[in-house]
Amino acid sequence: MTGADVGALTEQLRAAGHSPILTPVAGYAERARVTGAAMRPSDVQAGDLYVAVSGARAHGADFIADVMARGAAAVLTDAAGVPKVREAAGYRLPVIEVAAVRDAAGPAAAAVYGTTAVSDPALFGVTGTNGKTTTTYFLRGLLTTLLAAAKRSTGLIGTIEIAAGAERIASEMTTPEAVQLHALMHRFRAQNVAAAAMEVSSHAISYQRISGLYFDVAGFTNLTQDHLDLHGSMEGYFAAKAELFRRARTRISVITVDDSWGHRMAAEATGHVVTLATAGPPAQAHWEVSDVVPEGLGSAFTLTHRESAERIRTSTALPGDFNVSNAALAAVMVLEAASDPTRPQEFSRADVVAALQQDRPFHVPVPGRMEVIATRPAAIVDFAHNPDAMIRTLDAVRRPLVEQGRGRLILVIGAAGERDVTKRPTMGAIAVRMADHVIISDDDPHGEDPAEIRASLMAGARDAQATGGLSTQLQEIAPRGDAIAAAAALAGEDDTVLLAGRGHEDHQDFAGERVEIDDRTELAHALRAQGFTVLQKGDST
Ligand SMILES: CC(=O)N[C@H]1[C@@H](OP(=O)(O)OP(=O)(O)OC[C@H]2O[C@@H](n3ccc(=O)[nH]c3=O)[C@H](O)[C@@H]2O)O[C@H](CO)[C@@H](O)[C@@H]1O[C@H](C)C(=O)N[C@@H](C)C(=O)N[C@H](CCC(=O)O)C(=O)O
Ligand SMILES: Nc1ncnc2c1ncn2[C@@H]1O[C@H](COP(=O)(O)OP(=O)(O)OP(=O)(O)O)[C@@H](O)[C@H]1O
Repeated sequence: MTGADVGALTEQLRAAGHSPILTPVAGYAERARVTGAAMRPSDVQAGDLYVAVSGARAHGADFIADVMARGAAAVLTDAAGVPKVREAAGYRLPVIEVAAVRDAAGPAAAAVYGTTAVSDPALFGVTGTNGKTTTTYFLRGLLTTLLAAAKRSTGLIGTIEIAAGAERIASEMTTPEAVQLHALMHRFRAQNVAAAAMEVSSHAISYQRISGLYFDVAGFTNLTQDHLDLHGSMEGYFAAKAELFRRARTRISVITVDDSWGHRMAAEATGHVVTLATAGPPAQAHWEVSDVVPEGLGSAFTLTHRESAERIRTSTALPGDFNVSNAALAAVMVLEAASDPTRPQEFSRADVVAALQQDRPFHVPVPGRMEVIATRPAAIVDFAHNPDAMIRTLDAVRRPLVEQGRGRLILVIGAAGERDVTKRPTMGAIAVRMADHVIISDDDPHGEDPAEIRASLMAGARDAQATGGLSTQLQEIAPRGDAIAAAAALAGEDDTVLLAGRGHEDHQDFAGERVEIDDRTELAHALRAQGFTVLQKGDST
């Protein structure tokens, strides 16, 4: 049963330090009951608290007529929103006014949906520039194995999908708004979900989407250039991520310390902090990865606990050393959760060790992440869309070519519009430095001119070619389907084709116009047209 009286909700916000003003002040307003909460007008259902924020595009209170028609029971908004509500609704609708609506939205939704400080389900959050989606899929793989015996389910919240056990819910953001997150926690409980893995984007932290949520364990993957349009600088980006690793929000922080940002994150995190070294310069970490050897397309590796010298051997089916890092992070997060005596989980530490060693929990497919479409030529679809991910992905796919001493790397790459423009020339430069044949094409231009985005990538690529004296073949081909067909036509059996940047996505957005295209089906089709054999879904894992 969800819900709260508006008066009680107001008191809870007061107790949380928000100085709310409830109008009208007397009579039915306090007794009015809200049974849900929504921030997007189209999500409002009868009885909901409508949370009206002031944003870059609009004020949520501009949509009050629609919200009333949908049966909203009360509104949470700021001083700018109150007159808009009054104009449309007079005094018929109770309004709670606060100074910072986004800050208050989480606690308000928590009260409505019954979220408590000891999270139910147990919550595993992952942040970092790259690896969030993959790590949450690995976490779900492991948690699902561990909870099967107790007949409990797992939850997942992230870029590709939201899942409550077997139920799938479409995902529109990496991390949804607070009202939806608290509603999801409630839904998870109703669906017998005992533990959930969740991606936490830096946007979510900056926009207070995780307010009112408490994490059993939060994991940090890495920090490299992206999203500078929002954060302004790497310092600002770091500061946003660091908010997750505070005692008040997270019980256990597991920080990958493969670079200096990781070390700094570990030093600044408060509460119980556990470090993990997976690569890079030797680090004195609590957990370390060693003995990485190829296993199928992926890798087997050993996790060693420095203090106890406990060694756990496990593996991942996904190619690339960075997927060893992602798998190790998922493993340590669950091992540490199982070792916390103050917060019992439904599985023991011994269960986790056994699952890691015997049940191959990191052999789950992750849609569009190093997804192998064919083996001769090797054809891979990946989501790398920033400089560091490109370097690591290109490094991983070119290694077998170097070892064989033959074959070329053919890359198709673009960049999304209305996102960090500074990374584009860098991405173009990386492409020509690391691939043999580069085709620059479109990603999601959103509202930008796609030709200008391609020009920015081409400029970086040409500069790098000129300064590096590189012989890389460089082409600009749009639309993306033509670029993919050209890449397949160029490929010989010993070559590797990598489509980077779009992963699982099934359509492009050109100024609001939706163009259906899925790199995986497009590449399979283009390869077949050239007479090559492609894998059936699931063959690669
Ligand atoms: C920069 C950013 O994250 N902005 C988000 C933020 O916008 P905002 O505060 O400026 O609000 P706004 O868009 O003006 O809307 C204000 C209110 O009016 C309503 N509105 C607004 C416009 C409209 O036409 N109709 C309408 O009803 C909105 O529902 C909202 O209630 O709040 C809005 C409401 O939830 C989000 O839609 C919006 O996401 C934008 C569109 C977005 O693209 N965000 C991306 C970048 C994002 O968050 N990405 C990260 C992942 C990043 C990554 O790792 O790659 C994510 O977690 O998804
Ligand atoms: N640990 C890692 N370090 C660097 N690059 C990685 C790592 N893990 C994955 N990548 C690269 O980044 C891409 C995106 O991976 P993934 O979707 O797991 O990350 P993400 O953080 O969820 O990204 P986004 O928030 O943009 O969806 C992968 O396709 C791969 O190229």
